[in-house]
Amino acid sequence: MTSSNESAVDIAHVYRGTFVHSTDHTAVEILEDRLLGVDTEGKVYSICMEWSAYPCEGRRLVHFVVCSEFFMPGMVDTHIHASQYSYAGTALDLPLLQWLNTYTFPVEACYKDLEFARNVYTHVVKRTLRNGTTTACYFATIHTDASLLLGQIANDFGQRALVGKVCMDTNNFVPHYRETPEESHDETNRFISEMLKKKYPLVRPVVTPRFALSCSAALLGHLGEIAQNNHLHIQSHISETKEEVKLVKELFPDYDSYTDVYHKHNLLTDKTVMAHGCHLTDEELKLFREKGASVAHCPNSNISLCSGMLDARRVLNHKVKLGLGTDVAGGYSPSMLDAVRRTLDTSKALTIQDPQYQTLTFEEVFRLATLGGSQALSLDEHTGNFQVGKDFDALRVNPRGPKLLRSLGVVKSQVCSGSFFSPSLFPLPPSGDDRNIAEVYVAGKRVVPFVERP
Ligand SMILES: Nc1nc2[nH]cnc2c(=O)[nH]1
Repeated sequence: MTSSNESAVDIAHVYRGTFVHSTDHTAVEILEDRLLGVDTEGKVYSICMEWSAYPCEGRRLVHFVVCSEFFMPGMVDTHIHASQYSYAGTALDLPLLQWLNTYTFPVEACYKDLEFARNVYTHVVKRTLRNGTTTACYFATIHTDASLLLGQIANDFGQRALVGKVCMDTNNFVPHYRETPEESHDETNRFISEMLKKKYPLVRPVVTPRFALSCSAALLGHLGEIAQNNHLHIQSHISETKEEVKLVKELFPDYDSYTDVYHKHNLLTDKTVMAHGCHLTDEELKLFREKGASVAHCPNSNISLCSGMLDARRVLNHKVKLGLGTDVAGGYSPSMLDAVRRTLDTSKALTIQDPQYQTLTFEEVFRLATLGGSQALSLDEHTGNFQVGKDFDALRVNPRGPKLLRSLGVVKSQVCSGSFFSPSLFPLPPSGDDRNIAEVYVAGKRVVPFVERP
């Protein structure tokens, strides 16, 4: 039995059921038939096997829930463009840079219109929550007010989020969608101070240079300084395609590598998450490890745009923090279950190329989607698994959803038949979907099913 005795807050809920999560030592730990208490601050208070051993210690217990299904931690999307949700599915016929010029920049420019922004951002927050994304690291657009609105919507729906106002002062193809370095600097400061003033419990700003091809050295320098002065998270893209790597080399000839461009501008820290990284060299990964920066693996997008195949095993072998991202709309699915499947696909494709390749296991990918993601975003103090003291970010999974047994997928030498569900079955449905996610909790609060607001 484990419990936190530090605070004297009451126990809001005790859930009885099976809890499946990752720890630092085990990719998947299955805790069968346990009692998990959540205190009134939304934190896991205790996990134990028997009621008689439950450490109430004079605390009031408000609600007891018996669950025949199982709980897993909420999933962490380490890279998603909220502003690209409306055209997911377009990234199938063009390579990255042409796709950005054709679809992305013209549509992102529309977020000047706050009603347009409100509509899309409401849809994306609801859709990702319903699909089990309890934490999302969002790119918005260059528009400060619309980016603030995204923060407000995530807060209103109870999603944990990092929200970034995009910064870019270079755009030769769609020149009306860019800022001057001064505007970008001033608006980033305004965005951060307005976001921090709101005191949202679960939503924070993240400094967001789009990528080195869209930012002058002057702007990168400003942003590095802002992040450093405010101890903020940083997100960007890196080494997604070979063409991009080549252009960065031409634009920044005096730097050792693409990673060095960010590093020399103080943008590579232990709160940095860089999306893609398909073509990072070993030297660059060493620098990531040294600085504590992380990679967001976005396999759907990498394949859809034909950008490359990230060798996730190599990243893990370098002991670089790794999470998964949907990268909507480079990736066509906002579901983290899809990111799990695509991660397995990429790893298997690498194995087809080289039979000696050490394919990622399903259990490892489960960890990347949950605890790995929270570590990649440096939020693992608060979320990622059911460790006592962390926030209760959880999915109640109903494996008997509409797709029922077919959706169960990986079965660990157990049988599932009729109405009987063995909790020893490996639980995350590789071909399941949001219909298998019965409830979603963030920081102890049930956020799905949605409560309709007046
Ligand atoms: N996939 C993807 N890569 C980028 N690199 C710079 N901007 C983007 C973007 O919006 N999507």
